[in-house]
Amino acid sequence: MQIEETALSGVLVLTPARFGDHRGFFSESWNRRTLEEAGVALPEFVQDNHSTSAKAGTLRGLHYQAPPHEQGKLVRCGRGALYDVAVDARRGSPSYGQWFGTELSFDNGRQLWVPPGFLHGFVTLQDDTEVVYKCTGYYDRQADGAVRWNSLGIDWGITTPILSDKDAAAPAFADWSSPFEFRP
Ligand SMILES: Cc1cn([C@H]2C[C@H](O)[C@@H](COP(=O)(O)OP(=O)(O)O[C@H]3O[C@@H](C)C(=O)[C@@H](O)[C@H]3O)O2)c(=O)[nH]c1=O
Repeated sequence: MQIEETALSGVLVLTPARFGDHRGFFSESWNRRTLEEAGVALPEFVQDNHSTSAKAGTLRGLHYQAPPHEQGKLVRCGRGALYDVAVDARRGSPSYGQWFGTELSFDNGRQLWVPPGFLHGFVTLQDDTEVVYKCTGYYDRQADGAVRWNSLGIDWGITTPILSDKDAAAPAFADWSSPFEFRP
């Protein structure tokens, strides 16, 4: 397991080991003990999500659930490739409004840990991309929210993505009042 810190404190890139042979590869995509032995203790996960996007250039985000339904997410790619983004939305944080993005693909096996208090979104880089992620909180329709994808200067590599109606109508970051507080 390779663990990389990022410019945003708490956001991690994890790359589990892969054991390849003539059949393909085997990998433990999630192992609490391995992470704890490496000094990373993540909250308990209670829900796994799986989405597929037919077309490259499909953008989902930037999403959050307001407290007390906030979610941390451990995101990976099951097929294809995506550019995955976390935004620090904790009011009072030294990195409030800053973002980190990285490519997650079936080939690179990378995972992104997006802690609670961060917005999350991704754009698919290939057709038929599958995204699989573990969440630390249950889905709550009332707590579900979105911030406009193009209101933070994120370099998505695309200017006219395929969006849901909800994401197209989301407020800009500057017009949005974050429900998250920074607790050092
Ligand atoms: C997120 C979610 C949605 N749904 C339902 C609601 C709706 O009818 C349908 C599609 O929901 P959405 O349009 O919100 O799906 P999507 O745009 O894929 O939303 C997801 O985007 C990524 C970036 C995230 O970080 C996730 O937490 C989630 O917000 O699925 C659930 O039943 N459970 C869930 O956990």
